[in-house]
Amino acid sequence: MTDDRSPTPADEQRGEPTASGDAAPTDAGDEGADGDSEAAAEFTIADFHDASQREGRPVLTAAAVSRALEIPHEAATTRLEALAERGELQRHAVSTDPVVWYPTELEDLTDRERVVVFPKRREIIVDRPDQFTRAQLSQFAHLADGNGEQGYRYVVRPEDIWGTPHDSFEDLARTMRQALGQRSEKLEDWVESQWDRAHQFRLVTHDDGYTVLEGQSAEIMGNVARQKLDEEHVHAPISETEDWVQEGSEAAIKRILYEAGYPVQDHRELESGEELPIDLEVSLRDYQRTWVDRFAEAGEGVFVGPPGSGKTVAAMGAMAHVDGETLVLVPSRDLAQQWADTILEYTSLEAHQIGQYHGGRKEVRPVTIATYQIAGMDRHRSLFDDREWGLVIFDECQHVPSDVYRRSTHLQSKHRLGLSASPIREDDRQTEIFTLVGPPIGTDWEALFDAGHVAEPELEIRYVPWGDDEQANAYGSADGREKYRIAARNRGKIDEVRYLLSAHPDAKAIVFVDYLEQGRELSEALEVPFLSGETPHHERRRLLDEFRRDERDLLLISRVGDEGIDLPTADLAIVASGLGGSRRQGTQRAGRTMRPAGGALVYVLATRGTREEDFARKQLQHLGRKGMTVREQTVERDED
Ligand SMILES: Nc1ncnc2c1ncn2[C@@H]1O[C@H](COP(=O)(O)OP(=O)(O)OP(=O)(O)O)[C@@H](O)[C@H]1O
Repeated sequence: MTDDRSPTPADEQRGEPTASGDAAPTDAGDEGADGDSEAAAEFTIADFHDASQREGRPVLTAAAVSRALEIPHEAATTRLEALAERGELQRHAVSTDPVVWYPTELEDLTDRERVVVFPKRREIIVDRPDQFTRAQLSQFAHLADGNGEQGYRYVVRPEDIWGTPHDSFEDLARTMRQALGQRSEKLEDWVESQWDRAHQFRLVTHDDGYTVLEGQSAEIMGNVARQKLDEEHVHAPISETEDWVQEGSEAAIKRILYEAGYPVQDHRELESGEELPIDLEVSLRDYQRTWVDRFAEAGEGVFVGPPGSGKTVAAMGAMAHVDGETLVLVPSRDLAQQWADTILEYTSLEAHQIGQYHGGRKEVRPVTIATYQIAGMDRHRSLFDDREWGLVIFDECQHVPSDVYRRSTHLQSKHRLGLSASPIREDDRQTEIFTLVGPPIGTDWEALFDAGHVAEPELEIRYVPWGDDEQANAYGSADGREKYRIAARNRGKIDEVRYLLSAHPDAKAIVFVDYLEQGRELSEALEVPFLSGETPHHERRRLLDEFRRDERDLLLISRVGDEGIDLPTADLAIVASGLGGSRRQGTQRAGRTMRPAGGALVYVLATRGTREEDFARKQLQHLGRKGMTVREQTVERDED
């Protein structure tokens, strides 16, 4: 990575970039065929690299450069010659063939990634980042857009800095320089200010056992903590920089200071609960090991990764680290059973040590799996205190209901682990998750796809015409929510589902619907059972088991199927409705197909010319930002 470049016009439009690595394309425009010498002088090795990147080869002819950079052939030749004169290019002439050109610096032949930093907007655009760069970037920035022609767009938010795994700002700065290939002073200054904010306060355990809130200085203590907190949270001050914390108000303190922009470092000695030796009987993947190490260091955190990436298995690693009695909270009964099975399969624990606590069973054992629903009920609150839990796991923690949140704030003295496939919420749950459970511990999704642990699905939005005029007219005269309902239940989608299923005759498919009526219509048309909230438990289980055992290749499922049910290795998902849903729902649904089997396809159906189109785009944009490819296709009425 060598050359200094001046900003291109595109850069100027975007802001004030600083560039590292090789140059971005210059405006190799279409001036006259004779290509003046000034233009030739401005032509740099970076332009040659661009051409070779576009052509997909390192060795180019003048014709190829002319094609790739859209300049006349003669101009290409002049420029190549000028570069060769400057010693940056070598030429090789083979008697009858055209001259070929290649860079003098052979290292430059390797695939280059370009990193452009926009410090003011705290954005980083990376062209073709490799896994290492992505892993480095994900430690202090998040991928905001992985789809555009502009390359990968990363944004650095305060929360990204607050949650970095580094021990010191110097370590973080080193990671940044490695990722960016240079030092961006402006960005580093801002990051340092955020780093400082996140290290102003910490909770520690006093020798006498109680919790103390420590501020970095008397000023910050006086100006922030003592302004925001009152006697409900802290007793009298111990010193200018220390307050004695009221037992049980740790979560509230963390939340208040987080909202004030000062996340609290939690350095208390956590309880490990009643001892329970747990050995892992599976070897963790590298990234799972990193998750567990980071959890072990902090005693808290949220594993964030796409469905199927191995969060549950990694959680067994966290259990083995704590070696204490564990309470697992899950969103549904099906998931409780799945957890029990996974624990048996992957750890040394035996069936009699594992209990389930929900509508069906009430067992409190050394490892107890309870549903959020029960955990939120007053009459079951003893669940939290019945045993000396050393670790509390919140599965699908973006769903911790508010009553469970309130009830479990006093669990702050235990180790806490959250699991989540989609931490982003339309509302502000991030703060709650961060303060109740802990900071996110994650891996760049694309790195997981690349490593082959999770298969990347292909996503396609299909714009489907109305099945009949009656519905189209009804849509025209309806308003508000009714419009969504009518568009969602467009009967044209039945034909489209049929068409897609017939186009993938060997695929195991799941069709999602949001409206029971539509589910029933599809069920009748496709002659498959419809799995909804009304389906009895044993029947649900039977259908899912048959699907799992390959005795059934099609499932039609309502919103109930989005979460809490493990639908393994579907290779085709069709979302027939449900676009009013959140990004989280989009992630979940696409996620159902992201099992290690590979080759998954997701189709989202939206009625043409209706608001569903926008919803589909918005919902899937989120997945696009995660680095997946989203295609769009307009369906003609006579397509099938
Ligand atoms: N270290 C490992 N070794 C072998 N198999 C693993 C490992 N980690 C995960 N798996 C397998 O990968 C699959 C997905 O793992 P897991 O259920 O932990 O993912 P998850 O992220 O919790 O998924 P979901 O979000 O859908 O609950 C499982 O079949 C599991 O057995």
